[in-house]
Amino acid sequence: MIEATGLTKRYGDKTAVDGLTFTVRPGRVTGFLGPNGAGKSTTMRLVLGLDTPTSGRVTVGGRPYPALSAPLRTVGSLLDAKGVHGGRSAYDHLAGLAAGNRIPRRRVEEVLESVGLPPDTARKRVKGFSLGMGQRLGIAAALLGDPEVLILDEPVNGLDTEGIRWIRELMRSLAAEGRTVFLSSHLMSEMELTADHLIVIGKGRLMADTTMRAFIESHSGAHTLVRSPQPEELRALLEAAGARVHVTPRGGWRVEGPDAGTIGDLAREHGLALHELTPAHASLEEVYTALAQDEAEYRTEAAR
Ligand SMILES: Nc1ncnc2c1ncn2[C@@H]1O[C@H](COP(=O)(O)OP(=O)(O)OP(=O)(O)O)[C@@H](O)[C@H]1O
Repeated sequence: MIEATGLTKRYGDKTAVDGLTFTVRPGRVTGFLGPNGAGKSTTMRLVLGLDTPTSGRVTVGGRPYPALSAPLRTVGSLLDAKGVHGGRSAYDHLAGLAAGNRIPRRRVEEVLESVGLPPDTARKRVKGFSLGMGQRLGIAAALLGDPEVLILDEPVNGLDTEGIRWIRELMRSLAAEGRTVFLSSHLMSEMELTADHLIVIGKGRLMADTTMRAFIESHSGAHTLVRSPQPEELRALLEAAGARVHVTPRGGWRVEGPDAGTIGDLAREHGLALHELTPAHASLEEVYTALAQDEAEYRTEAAR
């Protein structure tokens, strides 16, 4: 569990994190969203004791990070996958971390295997690693102490489809084991597939702290995807019934207002065929973009 209370960080007159209060709970993946410069990395650094709050506090497993007796056994993190000395092998890097944290050497082999780094690769210098291999090594380091809490800043950055899928499945299985998983990403489609819960910040302040489902449903009206071989007749009918009808990029209509049942009945009453009738919600990306726009407009209004 991660608990932040009134967490604030100022750099000179710049407030990077502004009175954040939130709890990241175990057993689920919590996504951390916000535009560039919103304060996500600063928040994660504060959780990990890499920076000290100007005011407020944050605890991991009930204690501030500096008070943890065995930090790597409590919280594993991936902030910057390039933070490994390139001249060392992956194995030596992990063995050094294990020795410094009283973690048995056999755990190094276990985590290397669990992240899919084979022994011959693990003995090579990190300098020659691809981005994906470097990311796997960073995650191996995060898992080394078998921690209850994992914090990952942009773990899928630059990875290919296979690497992205691997991270998604790993995060979900770690949460299913009852761990606390907190991760940031700018890839909304990926976040939508990975996270159960969302914490959204803007300009250092909390904008939303809710389940993925509630976030999407509460900020977007439901709609229905509709296709018909008589599209213009159907459109006229729907608009006459008060629906808002938009063309989708895939062709067909996106209909807001009447639900799928009402649309189906209307089409049948007028003898129109339907080739698709799919109840749908907006994507996380659409909801998030709309929320960010509302926030920007609100701030512009407030500044007038
Ligand atoms: N050490 C620092 N000194 C001065 N300002 C800083 C420092 N670290 C962060 N900031 C500022 O604090 C704000 C928040 O930065 P932060 O990196 O936490 O945002 P972020 O949400 O992680 O952004 P991104 O998505 O681009 O990684 C930014 O305006 C940044 O310029």
